[in-house]
Parts: sequence; structure tokens; C-alpha cells
Amino acid sequence: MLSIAHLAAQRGDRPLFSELSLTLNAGDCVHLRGENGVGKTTLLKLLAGLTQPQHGEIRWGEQNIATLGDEYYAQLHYLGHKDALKDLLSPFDNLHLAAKLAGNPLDEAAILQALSRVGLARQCDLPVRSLSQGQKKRAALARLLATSRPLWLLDEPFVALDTKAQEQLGGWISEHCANGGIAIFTSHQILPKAIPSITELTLSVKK
Ligand SMILES: Nc1ncnc2c1ncn2[C@@H]1O[C@H](COP(=O)(O)OP(=O)(O)OP(=O)(O)O)[C@@H](O)[C@H]1O
Repeated sequence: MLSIAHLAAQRGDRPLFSELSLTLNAGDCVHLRGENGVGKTTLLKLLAGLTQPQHGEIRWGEQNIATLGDEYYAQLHYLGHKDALKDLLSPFDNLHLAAKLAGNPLDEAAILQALSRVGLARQCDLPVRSLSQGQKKRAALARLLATSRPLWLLDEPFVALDTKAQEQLGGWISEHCANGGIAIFTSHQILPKAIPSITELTLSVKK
């Protein structure tokens, strides 16, 4: 269970949101919405433990995520705007390295299977810098499939994907939640049909 209580954030001098409270249980899927600059990425980064809230707290189960530390990071996949890929490495080596650094080393078969599911079987050994934007996004998404983690925090995951890949990703999110995972994602796009029944959380500009 992920719970947020009385959360407030500001960037620079600008308050973004305050008194944000929410509880998410196994199977919940949240579409985080709002205008550009309202604070969606900021909220996802807070939930990923990458930045600290101005006020309030975030709990995983019964414990504050700040006290859980690595134990919490091992529960989540955070996919940011930047795909966190090393340009000179291949999708295969990126996935191998990311899994190793995260403490969940993967064998060759598991890496190839994940890359094949995201449609990169033929590109798995090419340097990432030579891939298209959509292929880079697919390489980043392979992390979700390669290692099972209950919490997915996805910032604009559909951007750069073609229609078929958007539907596939919608299916993976749906499957993840049906299996008891929690997903929170931002998107300004029309959502694929495969997305499960979702909760909409709309942030609004603070006056
Ligand atoms: N590193 C930073 N330093 C100062 N202000 C920042 C920083 N990063 C973001 N901001 C500001 O914080 C506000 C919220 O940014 P954020 O990226 O969370 O918005 P968003 O809702 O995700 O927007 P978008 O829909 O455009 O992706 C914006 O006004 C932005 O200018």
C-alpha cells in the first residue's frame, strides 16, 4: 500500500501543491493529470524518493519511504522523461547494467525475452544512440518487464510510441495492476483502450 498524507511541494519560490492525501492499494491504477508545469513530474519524483517533500509524508505499507531507503527503491520502477539509457551501450547492455546496479542481476535469456517483448530483438546489440526515439522508449520500458516490482511510476510513458506499442504498454499496465501491482502514470495523450479502470488525479495550478 502506498499512502500520501498532507503532501506539499514547491519548486524554487513557487508552491505547487499542498494538502495532497491519497491511499493506493494493490491493483490501483492512477492517471495523473494537469496542465504543463502544475507539478506532475515533481509528484512522481517525490513518490520515487528522488526528492523530499516540503511537508507531509509518503508511506509504503506502514513505513515512511525516507526511512525505508533501499528497501523501498527495490519495490519500484521509476521511468522518467529521460529514459536513463547509456547512449553508447546497447539495449542489452543497458538492461544488464541497470538490473545489476539495482541488485537484481538478470541472465541472458531474461534480458532477451524482455527486449523481444518490447520489439527490440533485432536491435538488442545496437548502440542506443543509433535507435529511434520510440525504440529508445521501448528499451527503457523493457526494465518494467524484466524485473517484477509492485510499484510503477511512469512519467509520460506513451510519448514517442507508435499506436501498437501504446496499446501494448496499456496491456502491460493493465496486467501489472490485475496482478496486484500499483501504477501511477502521467499522460497528455488519449489513453490506449487496454488501460484498466483508472483513478484520475488532477493537479491544479495553485493560486
Ligand atoms: N529543477 C527545478 N528547479 C526549479 N523549478 C523547477 C525545477 N524543475 C521543475 N521546476 C518547476 O516546477 C514546476 C512543476 O514542474 P513539473 O515538471 O513537476 O510539471 P509537470 O506537471 O510535470 O509539467 P509537464 O506537463 O510540462 O511535464 C514548473 O513550474 C517548473 O518550472
